[in-house]
Amino acid sequence: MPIIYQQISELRAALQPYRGQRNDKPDNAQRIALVPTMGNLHEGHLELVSIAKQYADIVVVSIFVNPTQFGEGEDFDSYPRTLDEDVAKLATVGADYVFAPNVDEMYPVLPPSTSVLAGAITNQLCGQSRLGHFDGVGIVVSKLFNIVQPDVAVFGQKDYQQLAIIKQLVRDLSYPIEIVGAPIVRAADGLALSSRNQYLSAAERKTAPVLHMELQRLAQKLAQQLTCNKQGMQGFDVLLAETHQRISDAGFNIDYLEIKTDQLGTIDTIDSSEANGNGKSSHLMILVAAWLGRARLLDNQLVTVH
Ligand SMILES: Nc1ncnc2c1ncn2[C@@H]1O[C@H](COP(=O)(O)OP(=O)(O)OP(=O)(O)O)[C@@H](O)[C@H]1O
Ligand SMILES: CC(C)(CO)[C@@H](O)C(=O)[O-]
Ligand code: BAL
Repeated sequence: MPIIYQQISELRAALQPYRGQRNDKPDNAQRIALVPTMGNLHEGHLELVSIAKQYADIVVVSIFVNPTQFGEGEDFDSYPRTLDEDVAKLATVGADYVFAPNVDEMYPVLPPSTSVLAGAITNQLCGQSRLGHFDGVGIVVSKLFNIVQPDVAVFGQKDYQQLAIIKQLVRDLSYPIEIVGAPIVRAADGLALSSRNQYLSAAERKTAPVLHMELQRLAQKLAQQLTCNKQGMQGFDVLLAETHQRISDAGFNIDYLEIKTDQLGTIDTIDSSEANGNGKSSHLMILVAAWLGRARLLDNQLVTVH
């Protein structure tokens, strides 16, 4: 079973022996991976741990429902907290340590007076519909990086914008941490696994895979257009509007549905030869957030040009 720590000082003391004389890179220094989560773990999270184990000797999983990334009226209070079950699941994939602090331990003063702004990339997509969300993610992830001081940290591509922001944060603040993005783990019917899927009623759960199906359909159409039509991105708006309608007709309330570059730039800043990767691979990403009942679902799909 993984060892659980709730205190920062205890976790730091437990990890210290693995670090060795890091600067001299002796043979006995062991690599540490961090997998940050908010708990209520599912197969998607466990896959992050399995990937982390490929990159490091010691895997620390943090479980913390971070108040600073929730907006007013969001589900901070009702977010599922299932620590015992989470720890049992983590034992099956060989996680070594669980860091499960309470709010006071992480935030002696709340709200914290320091903010780690992530720039223009935060003001779009989820950042536009959840104001302040990425400020909260930025501060908590910075704190976790400082507490654990991992060599590598693994984040899921389901939260694609979050992954892009963390990569930027690490670059901008010179954290000596390798950031690994893990592919989306899906249910058999294509729905991206997410703790919030449990907010779906039985009928909504049947509808939910439509999101992934529609993104795949749109990606195929965009790829066809890029392959056949030298006009490149002309007509993308029509395809996007059609997909928007189809998703809405299925019962979703769309927060955003956008086509971006894979770096989350606007697509009018790249030309069509870049968009189809000069015949190699596409640089386009479709991103969606949509409400189905009480659940806000995220998904994304890379546009692959064959
Ligand atoms: N289906 C998935 N595939 C890959 N990574 C995932 C998946 N679901 C979550 N993750 C990743 O797990 C990490 C922790 O996410 P979190 O604990 O918020 O889980 P979640 O299921 O996304 O929850 P929520 O429903 O609140 O969004 C993040 O890096 C996230 O991208
Ligand atoms: C990275 C994270 C654990 C920070 O609270 C959270 O945003 C999440 O679960 O994706
Ligand atoms: N995985 C996303 C965390 C959040 O929705 O706050």
